[in-house]
Amino acid sequence: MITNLSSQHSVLNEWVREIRDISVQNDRMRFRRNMERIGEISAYEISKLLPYREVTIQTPMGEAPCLELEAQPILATILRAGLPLHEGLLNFFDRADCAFIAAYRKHHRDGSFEIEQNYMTCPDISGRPLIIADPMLATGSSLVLAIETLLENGKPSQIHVVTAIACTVGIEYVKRRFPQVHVWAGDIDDELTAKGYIVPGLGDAGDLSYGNKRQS
Ligand SMILES: O=P(O)(O)OC[C@H]1O[C@H](OP(=O)(O)OP(=O)(O)O)[C@H](O)[C@@H]1O
Ligand SMILES: O=c1cc[nH]c(=O)[nH]1
Ligand SMILES: [Mg+2]
Repeated sequence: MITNLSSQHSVLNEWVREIRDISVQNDRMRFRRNMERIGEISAYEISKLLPYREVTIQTPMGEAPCLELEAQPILATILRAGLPLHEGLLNFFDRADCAFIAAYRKHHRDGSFEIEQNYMTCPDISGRPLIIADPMLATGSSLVLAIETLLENGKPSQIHVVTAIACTVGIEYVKRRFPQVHVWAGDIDDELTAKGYIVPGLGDAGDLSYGNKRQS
């Protein structure tokens, strides 16, 4: 399942426009906050698909029938660009447990790159919804490797991937490897450069959130 959150008219379109806009991107705090807001809206949409149980709670005036989540989700994030999106998801799923993965593109002299994954911390995800945040789904290599590693920690009840901008090629790659994954995208673009950047995309989400890095 793929949901393009921009296909409906909502205030989310404003935030997607701003994170893409070169004349707004120099405001790093706004960039991160817009990512966070996309995470918040995604959390709300995903929450409609999670299972709930009926409970009765005591108010000061009596008893009220309420719903509570059957299981708290696991929120997993790919560092570093995923952090603001993760924060947004955590604002809404405030009792979730979290997993972190460090991955980056290791560039070779010929211009090619491979994904280097060198850190992971994850709770037991058996029977719980797994929600993975990464703002850019380009080739899909980082995400596929991340999901493979996360699944070593148990079988989740559902898998959701939250991205700000996804590329059709990357979505197809993820769907081929993990057909059960539900991809939520702030917007979807069709083009990918030879260096693996999404066009029109927004540039480098990690650098826009946290500053340029030395090339590895
Ligand atoms: O789909 P892919 O082709 O794998 O590309 C997407 C990955 O690239 C970006 O991370 P990057 O490697 O730039 O690291 P960063 O978060 O430190 O900027 C992005 O946050 C994804 O993790
Ligand atoms: O377009 C892209 C592709 C990968 N990572 C980014 O930050 N942007
Ligand atoms: Mg980056």
